[in-house]
Amino acid sequence: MQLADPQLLRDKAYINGQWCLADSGDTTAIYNPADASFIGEVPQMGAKETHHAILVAQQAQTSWAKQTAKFRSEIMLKWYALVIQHQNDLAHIITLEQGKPLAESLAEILYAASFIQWFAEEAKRVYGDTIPAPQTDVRIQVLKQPVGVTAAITPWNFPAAMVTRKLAPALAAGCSMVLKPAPQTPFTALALAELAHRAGVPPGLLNVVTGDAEAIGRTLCDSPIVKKLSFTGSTAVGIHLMQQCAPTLKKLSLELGGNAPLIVFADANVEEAVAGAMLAKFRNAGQTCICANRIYVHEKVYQQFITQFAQAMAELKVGSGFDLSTNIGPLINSAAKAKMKEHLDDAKAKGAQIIQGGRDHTLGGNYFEPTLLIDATADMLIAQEETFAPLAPIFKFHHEDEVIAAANATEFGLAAYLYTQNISLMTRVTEALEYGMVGVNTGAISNEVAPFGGVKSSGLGREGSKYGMEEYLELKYLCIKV
Ligand SMILES: NC(=O)C1=CN([C@@H]2O[C@H](COP(=O)(O)OP(=O)(O)OC[C@H]3O[C@@H](n4cnc5c(N)ncnc54)[C@H](OP(=O)(O)O)[C@@H]3O)[C@@H](O)[C@H]2O)C=CC1
Ligand SMILES: O=C(O)CCCC(=O)O
Repeated sequence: MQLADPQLLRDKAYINGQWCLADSGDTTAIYNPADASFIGEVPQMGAKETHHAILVAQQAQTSWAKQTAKFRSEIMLKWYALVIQHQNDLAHIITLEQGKPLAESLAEILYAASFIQWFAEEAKRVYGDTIPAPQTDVRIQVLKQPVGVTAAITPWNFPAAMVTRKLAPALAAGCSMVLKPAPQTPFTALALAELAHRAGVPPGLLNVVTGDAEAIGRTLCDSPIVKKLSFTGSTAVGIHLMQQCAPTLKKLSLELGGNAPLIVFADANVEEAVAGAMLAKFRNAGQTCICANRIYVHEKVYQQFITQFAQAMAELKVGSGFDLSTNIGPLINSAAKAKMKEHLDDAKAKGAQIIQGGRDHTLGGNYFEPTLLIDATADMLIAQEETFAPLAPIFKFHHEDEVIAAANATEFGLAAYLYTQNISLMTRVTEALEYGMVGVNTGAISNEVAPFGGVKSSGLGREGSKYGMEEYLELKYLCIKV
């Protein structure tokens, strides 16, 4: 792959403004999920290098926090401009290491950049408060101050956007960060660090440590210097990290697993519901925590929806993300493919019918055919767990109460979607759904200005929006006797 700017493909970690090897010299090889070809190597770092990164982050944070918000904002806007300028190279790096189609990688870069721009603007609007006091001789003020040194552990499914959704509010608020990117997709994070460096982000403020997840994660969690951890990934790892953070009482943001229901009511515009379901199901080959995992369709429009959904699915082209006609790339690894097969086999054994797909793709490797199942039921694994793959199960329902109960019958509570033209029904159902985000007559809900996050086992805290900034700020109350 030829990048316009080959310097963006960095193969060292980034600590204190320098590109570093692991102390041991050990490296990990990174492979392309589409064809298992070798991309490059990154340092296999551990506790020692992470501890060093925390110390330099502490030093850098002190001076960064003392700068004006305008100063921080201007550096961030330079970084934003560089990301936009290099969007094609960055998108190529995502497709190379993550597999998603190039158009989706480009969309992710613009989405990632939007967090940098948004939080650069928000930096200047971190207002405190003045509260009328209960006594005449007292004045009450509330300051908002940066939490200090922060840490982030990011996943492979959005290797750019999950970095900037955490890093941009941290920098804007006056915090520093030690970031551990997913082992499958370190090169995107390193390229973003290269551009931050060029934009003038001071040494030590952003550190990218690649390597041993358990050792790096434990060091970040155990450190009393690190005041906040933000993690996106599975619920199991989120709980583990929360336990590790308990002794140092860190602030936490956890964006964890989902099991999104998409409900199509009898009065829905079926054509629009099909388009929304295609988007919500097949973005990133189904590897998104807000992907529609369960599609509930009212009996009156069940057949019509299935016919139109199958027609839309027949248009999907599976292949390399670099082929511009591809809509569905490979899954991230063989474990992801094995999980899809397990869910499919379980559903078939329990009575679901395959309408489309259902087989290994002829391309082999990590590719699988986008699959449509009907007659799905609540006892199937696909109803209970996040499949994280291009498997669309359709459940038939008859009544509003029944579908609300089914949609909520999961430990997860991240995103839900519904299609109806009836405003009263929409109001009742959105209020009853136990989810952090609800899309109404749309399958696309993600943007930088809205609070992204979940309830129940889907996590804690919100990212993006003005609420995302609060996660990197502490309140300090001043009681002034006059
Ligand atoms: N909410 C979301 O966006 C995501 C949800 N998932 C869900 O999780 C499932 C499994 O995917 P997977 O990638 O294994 O997700 P994980 O939650 O296992 O991994 C996510 C990140 O956490 C790291 N990690 C794992 N263990 C630790 C630890 N003890 N300390 C610190 N960091 C750790 C991983 O590194 P390493 O790989 O080196 O262990 C990776 O960078 C998916 O099928 C999906 O259901 C996955 C990714 C994103
Ligand atoms: O947690 C994820 O799966 C990444 C976020 C996707 C999005 O922001 O739409």
